Amino acid sequence: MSKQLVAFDKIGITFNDRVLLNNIDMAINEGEIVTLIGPNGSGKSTLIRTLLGLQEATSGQLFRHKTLRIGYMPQKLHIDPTLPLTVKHFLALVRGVDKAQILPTLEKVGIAHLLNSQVHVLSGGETQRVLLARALLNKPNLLVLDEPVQGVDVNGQVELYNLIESIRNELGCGVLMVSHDLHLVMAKTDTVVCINQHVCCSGSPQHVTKHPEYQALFGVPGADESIAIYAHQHDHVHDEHGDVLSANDKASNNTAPSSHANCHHA
Ligand SMILES: Nc1ncnc2c1ncn2[C@@H]1O[C@H](COP(=O)(O)OP(=O)(O)OP(=O)(O)O)[C@@H](O)[C@H]1O
Repeated sequence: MSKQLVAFDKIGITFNDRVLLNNIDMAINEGEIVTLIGPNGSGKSTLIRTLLGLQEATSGQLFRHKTLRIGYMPQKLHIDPTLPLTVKHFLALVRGVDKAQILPTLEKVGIAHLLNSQVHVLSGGETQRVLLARALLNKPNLLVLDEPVQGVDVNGQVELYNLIESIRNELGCGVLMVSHDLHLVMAKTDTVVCINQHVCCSGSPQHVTKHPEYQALFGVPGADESIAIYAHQHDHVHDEHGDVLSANDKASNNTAPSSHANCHHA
């Protein structure tokens, strides 16, 4: 049985009386790809920051396996554009990096030819691959990828998702990916977790995308079926604390929350 790398146990985060995360239960196993989706402001980055140890939970527990080693790929590369910096030198800045691994790692992500290129001239897809290489140089058993296909065209997105899958297959690592509310997830994603402060729903994307009503509404997966469009329809609204409002609440504009058991999704 594969090792559980991370487990969120009823994790909650409240900031100045505002609930950012509420009762989050979620786990990631070695070899598993978990995709986190949710609308803007739903708490995806907050959840990632909690996992990275940058944000403290105010309730619940976060279990990290003692062998956990995270390779983190941020949303964007933040470097002063006036600073001359080659890909090689950028990757050499990784703490404790084995410099002999830089070229093989660039080969793994398909951009060995960019070793001596300036990071500022790279395309969106190339930049994402450099960031992925940087995450891999940390020798992770869990890759945490925050919107890895951001700024990449659709064909490039398919290639990147395929690359992430092949890296998972080769290394046997776990992968936690954040996707934006476009609901693009890989067909090979094992588990999709949709959050909106709380966990709205989770399960395999294949199950969701094969549903006839789903296909009637949102179409069949495109681009050689390596990716699937996962659409999540809320039939409810949330108050400012992230709690679900019942129909009566909405009608009367009463903001008292109803139970999350009433949280249904099409
Ligand atoms: N340290 C903080 N203090 C106060 N509010 C915060 C803090 N961090 C995040 N928030 C708020 O929490 C909410 C969730 O933010 P978060 O960045 O986690 O959402 P997200 O799902 O990643 O959004 P997006 O899809 O737009 O990137 C936002 O409304 C944000 O303003």
